[in-house]
Amino acid sequence: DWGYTDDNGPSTWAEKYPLAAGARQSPVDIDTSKATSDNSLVDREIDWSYPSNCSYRIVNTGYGWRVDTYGDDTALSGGPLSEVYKLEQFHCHWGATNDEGSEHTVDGKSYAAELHLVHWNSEKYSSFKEAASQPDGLAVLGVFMEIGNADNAELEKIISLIPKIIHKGQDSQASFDLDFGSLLPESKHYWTYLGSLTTPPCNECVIWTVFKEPITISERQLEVFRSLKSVGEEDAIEPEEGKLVKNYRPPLPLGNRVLRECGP
Ligand SMILES: NS(=O)(=O)c1ccc(NC(=O)NCCO)cc1
Ligand SMILES: [Zn+2]
Repeated sequence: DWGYTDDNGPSTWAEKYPLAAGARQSPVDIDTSKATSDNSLVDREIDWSYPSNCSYRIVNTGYGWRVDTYGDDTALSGGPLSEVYKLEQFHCHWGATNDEGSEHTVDGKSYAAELHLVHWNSEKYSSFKEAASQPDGLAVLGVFMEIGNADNAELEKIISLIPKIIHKGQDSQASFDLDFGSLLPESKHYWTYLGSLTTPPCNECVIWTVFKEPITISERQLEVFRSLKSVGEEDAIEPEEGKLVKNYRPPLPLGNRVLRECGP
């Protein structure tokens, strides 16, 4: 199966997942000199509403942790979006060391990790699965994470559950009050472009919005991410083997896509 090691990593994905070789792939390097500011984005401020208390399921997908939300009363609209999108899940990508880990890069700079909030166009399509096969089906918010001294209190609610899902396939049900607002940066300055899922099958169905301002996470919290395993409990392997120390796809060419920028 695909993964992030030398023999099943991003450079091999196109063999089994042909979309991975497409012209609208993600992530990309955000070349700030190529970004064009767009007044139509200014007039339609990006707007989100997430419930303060909700029940969630956190799962070890084998590629990282993912929190499945039951996106009933969630909504993302405005900015590059023409319809209202619902939050389906959120997850993170990280690296083995702090000088890599984000998927998008900014003028070649990587951040230590990147949070993805995955939404689907519930106004036009009847399911996430259907939306994931449409060019305007998904809207993903990307938030860079850099190492800071303090723990990120909101992320800590998720990180405290990770010891329960160390092995692939394990999940944990929890209802906690997550303040999504604090998982997003203060500044709404963002870049937006048309791209894809950054993991197989790499469908070209995502309207990407990547915030310029990073949020912070502590080294300890990032180490907890790296303690996840990509193999199931039944795979008898050495304790140090199978650790998910990195799960990011390096950038793909922007090609002739437009990169728009909005914000102060
Ligand atoms: N990294 S990413 O581009 O945000 C992404 C989001 C959703 C998926 N796939 C997904 O949610 N599939 C539905 C069941 O897992 C893959 C990659
Ligand atoms: Zn992602």
